Amino acid sequence: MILETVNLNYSINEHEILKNVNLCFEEGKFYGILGPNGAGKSTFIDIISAIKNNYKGKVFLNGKNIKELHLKEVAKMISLVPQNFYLDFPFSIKEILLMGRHPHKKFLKGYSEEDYLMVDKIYNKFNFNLLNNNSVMELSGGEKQRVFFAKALVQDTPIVLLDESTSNLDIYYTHMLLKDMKNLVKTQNKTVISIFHDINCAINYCDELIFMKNGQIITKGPLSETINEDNLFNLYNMNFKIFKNKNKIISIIPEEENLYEKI
Ligand SMILES: Nc1ncnc2c1ncn2[C@@H]1O[C@H](COP(=O)(O)OP(=O)(O)OP(=O)(O)O)[C@@H](O)[C@H]1O
Repeated sequence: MILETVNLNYSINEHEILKNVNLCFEEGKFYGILGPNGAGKSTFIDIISAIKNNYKGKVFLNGKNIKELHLKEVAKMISLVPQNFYLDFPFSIKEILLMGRHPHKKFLKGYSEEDYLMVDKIYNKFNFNLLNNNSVMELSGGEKQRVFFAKALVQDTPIVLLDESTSNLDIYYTHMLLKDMKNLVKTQNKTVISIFHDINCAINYCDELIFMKNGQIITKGPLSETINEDNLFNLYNMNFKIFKNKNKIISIIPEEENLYEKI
């Protein structure tokens, strides 16, 4: 088990945002977190990536309490593609990618040849030469998102966290990047934990799903155990139709009557 949370609780003032979250993540699996707005999904991702540390409970990374690890150690293990990017300096794409190598840099030493090679490899793979290279600040939302995806790949960590990281991407890049992630999970035994709002995207790529609502885990497991009408209703408070082909779930759509009722 590469990552584990034990009795994770997180509150802001009186508001309980995460309640007793106990989860285990294994190597070589792609996990999807689904849940309504405000369920606590991003808060959970922020805690396991050591961005937030004022929580109750424990997070273990390879068996070590994350609070006892140096941030650089955590960054060698976990990369995060965030939901939003705040840039107040006109970094070039290559400069952003090179930041991904920072956790691997030796103390008081510059970047190594290997670091620059890694940056070039990913830069070329993503065809970033076709974009405006003056400043990442000038790129479109989706182009920026691709740069931060690429930075996570340059960071080359065993765990990759995606916080709705395809929200700005067109359908081509969404599938290309998620396919890439799935490939890393299968060939390099990486662990990907991704928040999804698009349930059909989640069922395409995930080995296991986690349903989160009101800061609690409703269910966790492979698609065969998590995807059913009752669990989906419980999660989103609406009816869904699940389409299967030879027992494999191929598509999930909301039931229309229920949508009209909601309006
Ligand atoms: N700084 C804050 N102060 C007060 N409440 C906060 C703060 N940050 C987050 N929250 C609340 O915590 C809850 C969980 O937020 P979080 O961003 O984790 O949800 P989410 O499941 O990722 O939602 P979404 O799908 O909308 O991105 C929300 O009700 C949010 O309003």
